[in-house]
Amino acid sequence: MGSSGFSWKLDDHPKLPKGKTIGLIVLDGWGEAKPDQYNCIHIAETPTMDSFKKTAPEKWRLIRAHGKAVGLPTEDDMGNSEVGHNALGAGRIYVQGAKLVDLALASGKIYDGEGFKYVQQSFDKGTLHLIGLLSDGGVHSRLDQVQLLLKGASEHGAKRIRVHVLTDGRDVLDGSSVGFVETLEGDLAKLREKGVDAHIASGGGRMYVTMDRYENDWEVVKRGWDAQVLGEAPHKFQNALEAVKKLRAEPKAHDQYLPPFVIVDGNGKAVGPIVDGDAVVTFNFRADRMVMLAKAFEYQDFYKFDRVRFPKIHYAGMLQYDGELKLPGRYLVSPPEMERTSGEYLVHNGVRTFACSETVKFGHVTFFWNGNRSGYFNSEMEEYVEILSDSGITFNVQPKMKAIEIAEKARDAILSGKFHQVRVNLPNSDMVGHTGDIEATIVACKAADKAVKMIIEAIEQVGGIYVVTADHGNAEDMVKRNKKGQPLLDKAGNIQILTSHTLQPVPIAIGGAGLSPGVRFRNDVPNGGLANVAATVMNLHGFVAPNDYETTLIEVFEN
Ligand SMILES: O=C(O)[C@H](O)COP(=O)(O)O
Ligand SMILES: [Mn+2]
Ligand SMILES: [Mn+2]
Repeated sequence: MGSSGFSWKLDDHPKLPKGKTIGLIVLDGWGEAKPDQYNCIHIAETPTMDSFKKTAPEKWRLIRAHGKAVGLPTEDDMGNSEVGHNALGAGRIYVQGAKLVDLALASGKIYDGEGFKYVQQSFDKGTLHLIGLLSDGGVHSRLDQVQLLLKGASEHGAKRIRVHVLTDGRDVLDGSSVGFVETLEGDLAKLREKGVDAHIASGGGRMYVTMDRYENDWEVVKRGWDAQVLGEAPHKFQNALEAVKKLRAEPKAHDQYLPPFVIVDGNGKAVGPIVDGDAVVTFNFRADRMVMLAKAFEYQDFYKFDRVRFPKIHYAGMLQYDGELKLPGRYLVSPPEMERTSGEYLVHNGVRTFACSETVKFGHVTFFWNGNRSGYFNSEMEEYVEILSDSGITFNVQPKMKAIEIAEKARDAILSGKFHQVRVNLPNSDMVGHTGDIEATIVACKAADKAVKMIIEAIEQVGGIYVVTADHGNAEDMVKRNKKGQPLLDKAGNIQILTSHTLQPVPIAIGGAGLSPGVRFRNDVPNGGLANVAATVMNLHGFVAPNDYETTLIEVFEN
């Protein structure tokens, strides 16, 4: 112990050895649900994942991956990658962005903070622009928070407000964008009655406009920039509701992929481009799909696309999206401060780590895993490898994605003998599940299972240990259900496809030639969740987890 009483040194586990190679596999969007025709994991051939439960049931269990178990406001909140990987890596349950924003809005403290005061400086002469995902999905943003912010901002001096909406259909049902825009229009009309000049200024589908992540495709951000900042888009409408309805009427249109549009006045002039002296707030609380836009707004030197104009604005994020890069510099609510994550402890205790995924999930097993922190803790002890994702496609077109490439990298890292922990995220069941394409999602689940097999075979070859789990559900249920669990039909009698995550628990399996005999899941942690995994993995590396970590899921049974 140092003089402060704190030490990075972890105690030795009394029974478990050090030095084993652990393959830590996170299947993205792989939950456990009743077997039926909408459960793609059940329908797909997944012999490896099936074998865990069948052959070693004492080393397989379910853990909670939604709601309060991952720091979300209520038990009705589905899990997501950010909170899931945070919990997996940090080993504790942090109150997450969604809840922190709720609290700041409810207490009114949001308006006393430096971030709001900064944007408020523009209210006298400039326009307040709000940009973000318009839905009640609760993964990246929430409509009720936007409504409160609109009201609060106008009460705190905003006289001219423009909202730039991104339609969802990914965390919520496809087609729901129309209702959300209607609700927002109603709120803006009420503000106008009070003398606030408030309108929707632009829009587009989240996956095609603005909300790219991990720099997979800057064109997505550019399309948003052109509409939001420059007031230019291929589609022009005088009214946002009409825009969304018309664009949705196109063949194969989906909320998440709607093309960009701007709202124009009677003379065809955009009603709300962003200009010098304006204020901008990006109202998503989640980081991954807002940090690229934050860079475009903040970086003086910026070469990812031609911004044409770089307006001098007062910009704040709902939260700070990257604590290391300090992006954005101003924010309305402070993000959860995650510290002493398992990754940081393990490098201090000599555990060499390799982490890998493809671009669309790369930050999940690095940035989110490490408590929303970019980069290495110790570059001599860690290696993070990103495999480039395909860009410009929806992943139902390529449901196998880069699963095999990820597994090959993991296999090579395991066989190299250089690492004690080889951690991957396999994105297929989630990324393809979000497209709502059932056939493709079945192919995706099969591909992920094959990748698991490859990694496990390498682990067996080196006498290591595997831990296979998931961050939340998705592909195990592809239909919206009523309270009784029956599929819901739309007006035309078709089933309502569920593109979002679920409230389902996820499996965790442990095994491998290196697993000490007698290791099994305890039965006194019935409510175990993702946050219990870190202590479990630390044990398997031969250490006892810090006292304030959620308890381990395993015990060593001796006859
Ligand atoms: O950003 C997304 O793709 C979805 O809103 C949530 O999916 P994820 O939490 O699995 O990334
Ligand atoms: Mn995920
Ligand atoms: Mn997802």
